[in-house]
Amino acid sequence: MTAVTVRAPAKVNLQLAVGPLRGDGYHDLVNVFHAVSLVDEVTAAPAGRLEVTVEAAPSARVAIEGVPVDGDNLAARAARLVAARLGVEPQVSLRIRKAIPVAGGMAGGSADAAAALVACARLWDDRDDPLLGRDDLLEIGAALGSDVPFAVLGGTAVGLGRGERLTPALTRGTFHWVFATADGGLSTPAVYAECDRLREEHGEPAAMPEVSQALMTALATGDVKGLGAALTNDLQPAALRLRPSLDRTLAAGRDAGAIGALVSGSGPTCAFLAESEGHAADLAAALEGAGVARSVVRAQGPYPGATII
Ligand SMILES: C[C@](O)(CO)[C@H](O)COP(=O)(O)OP(=O)(O)OC[C@H]1O[C@@H](n2ccc(N)nc2=O)[C@H](O)[C@@H]1O
Ligand SMILES: Nc1ncnc2c1ncn2[C@@H]1O[C@H](COP(=O)(O)OP(=O)(O)OP(=O)(O)O)[C@@H](O)[C@H]1O
Repeated sequence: MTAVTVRAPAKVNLQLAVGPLRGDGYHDLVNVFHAVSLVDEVTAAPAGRLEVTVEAAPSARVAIEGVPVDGDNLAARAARLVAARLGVEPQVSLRIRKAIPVAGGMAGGSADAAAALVACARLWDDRDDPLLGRDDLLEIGAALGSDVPFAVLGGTAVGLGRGERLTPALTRGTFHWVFATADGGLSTPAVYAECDRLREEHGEPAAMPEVSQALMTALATGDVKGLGAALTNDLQPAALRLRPSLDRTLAAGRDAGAIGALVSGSGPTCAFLAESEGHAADLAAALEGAGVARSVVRAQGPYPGATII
């Protein structure tokens, strides 16, 4: 095997309901993940040692500064875990082409980790019945980060626990999205901590979250308006507190007729749901014109998880 290239998707959280802080520092969640056609690519090739290179995909305006190019990169950590499970040396060159914003709330690092899991598993074991199956990769992914298993699975799925216990959700048709990226990222732990602080400040203790049935029905029936009305993100107030300018971005999308508007995960990327492909083009043009984003990107969901190309 000379080289394996894998594509893995960004996500938007359709419902992100944050429960109480657990003893291990994580929050129990109801996390409805939705993969979209904004993808990173990881190419794994044999090398004398573990090497990482990171570049922005030609079509994307991704700021890649701050992405580690050493063993700390999530893709490199994924490669080491796969190597350990297969009993081989992690001697691989990982070339990462990023189109997913960095620290943007769209799980870009998790996508790269998922892509590296799939790529290295194939590079080092290309038998028809490989030692590591999809369930093994989901399990290894959970050790790397709460969002990684979903980037392996893709589609639309309900995540419980810290988001790693996944059940695929029934969906119908394609949904059209517009994403407004921001200058500078937000730290995921900082946004969760701010969410806890705001709840304490307002005397609102966290309840155990429940899956939104309105959301599940809208997904199963392909009801765009129902989906727009059911979108929720408990981290949004915290992201807005840390990045007040996002209020203007969300308002610009709503004013331009978005069916739904919310912060994606821990932010600062904002996600807008459109009624159709044409509506998404209009919405993207309006957001570009409003000057409220670093870049404006269109994508469709659901999209497959990490896939060899
Ligand atoms: C915000 C989301 O992207 C929504 O999908 C995820 O919950 C975050 O997933 P992730 O980036 O893979 O996060 P991890 O690497 O697992 O955790 C980073 C940090 O986020 C916080 N964290 C994460 C997941 C979770 N259920 N509760 C948390 O409080 C913790 O402070 C943790 O130390
Ligand atoms: N392959 C990678 N791509 C991007 N960031 C990485 C990668 N590996 C490690 N990191 C580190 O992880 C941090 C968060 O990156 P990432 O792009 O995954 O954030 P995010 O999209 O907000 O994550 P999430 O939505 O899962 O909370 C980066 O600032 C960087 O330091």
